Amino acid sequence: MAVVVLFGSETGTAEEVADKIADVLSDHDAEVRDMLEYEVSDIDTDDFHVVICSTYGDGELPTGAEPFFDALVEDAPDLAGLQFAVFGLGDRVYEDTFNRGGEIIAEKLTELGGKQVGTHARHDSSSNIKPKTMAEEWARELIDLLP
Ligand SMILES: Cc1cc2nc3c(=O)[nH]c(=O)nc-3n(C[C@H](O)[C@H](O)[C@H](O)COP(=O)(O)O)c2cc1C
Repeated sequence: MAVVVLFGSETGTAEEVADKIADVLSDHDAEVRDMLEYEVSDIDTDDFHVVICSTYGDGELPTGAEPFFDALVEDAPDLAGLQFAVFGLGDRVYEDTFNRGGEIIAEKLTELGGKQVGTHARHDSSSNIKPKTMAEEWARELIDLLP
């Protein structure tokens, strides 16, 4: 089993988080991939997917996640057997839509048959916790849950 660390971003924070998580999971053959260059057909349900996704607009996906998400909707692949974890990014300033981006992806992967594992992380840009610091701690906890 390999680990795919898949990020969807608007301004690059999710990519930094993905790199940090891949560092922590380096003993697990972790590979960072950008959703902009990841096809639905690239999904191997034997691989563990760590999904990092920010939130934009009014609780929407960032530009970098949209084509992949649209392809998931269009192709509706059977993702039975897929295990994934989600680290979302957002800002509490947006009270009603806080961290919706990661949630939207998690809901879709679950609907298609995937199983979410571990705590759903929700980073808050308004907090004084740095995204990479939170990601490092979260990924360390995730190690124990990897198959
Ligand atoms: C124009 C704009 C709209 C945003 N909308 C939301 C939102 O609706 N909900 C939320 O939780 N965060 C929202 N955010 C916060 C971002 O998701 C957050 O800053 C995140 O860390 C950015 O990650 P990225 O650089 O990977 O895109 C918004 C930020 C901007 C600049």
